[in-house]
Amino acid sequence: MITSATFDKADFTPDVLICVDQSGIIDRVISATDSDYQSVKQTAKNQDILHSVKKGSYILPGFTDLHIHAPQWPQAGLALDKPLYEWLNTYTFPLESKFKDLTFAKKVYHSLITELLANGTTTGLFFGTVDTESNLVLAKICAQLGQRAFIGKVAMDNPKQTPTYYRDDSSATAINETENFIKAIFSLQKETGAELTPVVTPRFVPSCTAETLTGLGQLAKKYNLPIQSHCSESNWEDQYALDNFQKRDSQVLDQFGLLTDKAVMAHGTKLTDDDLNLFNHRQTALAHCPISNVYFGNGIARIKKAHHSQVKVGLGTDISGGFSPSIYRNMQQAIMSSQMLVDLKDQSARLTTDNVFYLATIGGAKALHLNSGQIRSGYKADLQIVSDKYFNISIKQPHAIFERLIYHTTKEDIQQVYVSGKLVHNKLGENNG
Ligand SMILES: O=c1[nH]c(=O)c2nc[nH]c2[nH]1
Repeated sequence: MITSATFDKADFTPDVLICVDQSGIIDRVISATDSDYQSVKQTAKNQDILHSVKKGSYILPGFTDLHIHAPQWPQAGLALDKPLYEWLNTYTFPLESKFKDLTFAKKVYHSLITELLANGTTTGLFFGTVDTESNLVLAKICAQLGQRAFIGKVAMDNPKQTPTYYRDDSSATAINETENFIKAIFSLQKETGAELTPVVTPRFVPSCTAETLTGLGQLAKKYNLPIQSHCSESNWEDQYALDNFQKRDSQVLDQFGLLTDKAVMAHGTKLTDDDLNLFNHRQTALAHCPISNVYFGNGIARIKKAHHSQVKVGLGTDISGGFSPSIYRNMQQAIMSSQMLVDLKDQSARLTTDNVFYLATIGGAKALHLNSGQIRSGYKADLQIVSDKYFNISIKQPHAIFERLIYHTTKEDIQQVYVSGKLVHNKLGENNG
């Protein structure tokens, strides 16, 4: 198995038993040198509860995707040659407005969640749409398919920055509908036992009025909930805050109580050292979306710098500013983009495979205050079993295997995925589950 130990180091352990209890928590990780390895293995075999992994396959923690716009899944990979403002208004808002049709919503969300699980994503932090009912459809599908989900009703009511056909019709509506959604998710949680959490979700500063930002900050405090939004994603967004509030984007969010230790802000390509210090003081996390940033970011987020400024950082696909639902694909891009910063003369910016694996597992879990992302006793049994497709021809030294998995794993190589010990994706058939 491979699990991240620190930002700089992944641990590789051959021949382990991962014992999962009835509630889906890892009870023990027993290595081959432990005295009861053989007896525990034999007992599990006798009880027919031993799941074995074939030679050339490895157990990794499931990934956390810290930034997904669920309703944008049907346009993943489309119109990415347009700038953000035009992409939002011409393509994205019209698509998101279609989710009032709940039959359409069901079809899209079923496809998306199946795809995320198949790609090894065990926890997702989702933006829904403005429409509460369609967000509940998303929550029910996550419950049904076993995806751990943090979901937000998107609040956007600024008539100057949002179209009439797709906005909350007033600040009161944005706030009341957010509260209704929070209560509905609490009920659904109780009813199904699913791991669902409502998230306070101002789309971004430009799309919300000051009244709405104030009300949402208060709601997050009242219910002690996570918050998600975008911060300093692009030149345009960064400048909007300066022009309209005479403050940095991060300071505007902070002024409304939206930078908390439970907040996750996407992108941050334009964050200054002072912004990063503010994130650190508030213990706000950053969702790094490296593929999306290539298209809309007007720059590369300084992830090494953020980490060394003690800002919590995880990875996001940003469907559909990013085209790929795979966190593997985003780990690869995070490394490649950081290398461009190195080439632009910041020698300390380079991210390694160990670094991005940390972001995808421990980083994401810390951002959401979850005891997940590691294969250790006391952590949720979020696991993916991955086969090394070049095992027969390649170097078998542990770190080489690890790097190969990070660079070459696609959905086809992910055999099984478990969320809290429950099998949620299985390519191996009934008898091997
Ligand atoms: O990449 C992005 N995708 C979005 O949907 C969005 N909305 C505001 N800002 C955004 N950025």
